[in-house]
Amino acid sequence: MKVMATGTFDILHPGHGVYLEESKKLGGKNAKLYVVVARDLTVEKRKRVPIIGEKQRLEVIKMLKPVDEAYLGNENGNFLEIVEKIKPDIITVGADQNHDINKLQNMLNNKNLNAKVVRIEKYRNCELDSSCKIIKKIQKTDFTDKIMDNCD
Ligand SMILES: Cc1cc2nc3c(=O)[nH]c(=O)nc-3n(C[C@H](O)[C@H](O)[C@H](O)COP(=O)(O)O)c2cc1C
Ligand SMILES: Nc1ncnc2c1ncn2[C@@H]1O[C@H](COP(=O)(O)OP(=O)(O)OP(=O)(O)O)[C@@H](O)[C@H]1O
Repeated sequence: MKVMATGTFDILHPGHGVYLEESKKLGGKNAKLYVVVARDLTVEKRKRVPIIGEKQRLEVIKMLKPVDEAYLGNENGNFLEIVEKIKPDIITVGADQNHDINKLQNMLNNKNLNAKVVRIEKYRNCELDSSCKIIKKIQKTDFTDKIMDNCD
């Protein structure tokens, strides 16, 4: 079964791994996991400026164990084009992802796309369980008396 997962994946943390692993599990024994990485423009419109650019975010996602294939999405706001290309059986939406799953399911049905939209409920709680928390921690850190000699 083909499972499609989506997200920004800006600064990676264990929550991203949990989401990708849980997504793949839904596809059963012969599951293939396809990941759509959000474009810089989309991220800027929907939440904030990404720290890591889209090409580098894609490169890292492709290296992760559960991931079989990964693509950058479209920049034009048409989220269904990439679904038409991948033709997934399942599309997963993460625990804290801001997508209305009923609305998304209706849009897919109206286009005769057969993917089933499933919310991944599992959320990994830890000190730095979102990219925003990592960014905020860096912003707050006083590096003045820290040895930074080996950081170029
Ligand atoms: C079915 C589906 C298709 C998507 N297709 C694209 C796309 O083509 N291009 C893109 O930039 N983002 C796409 N996204 C959105 C992003 O992957 C991401 O969800 C959005 O930028 C919000 O960021 P976040 O999920 O990391 O919070 C898609 C999301 C879904 C659920
Ligand atoms: N701690 C977490 N546990 C489980 N899933 C998570 C966790 N954090 C993010 N995800 C999921 O991973 C996918 C990609 O998330 P995203 O790149 O938006 O990460 P984020 O850390 O939430 O980013 P930001 O802090 O910038 O909003 C989404 O489906 C999201 O729901």
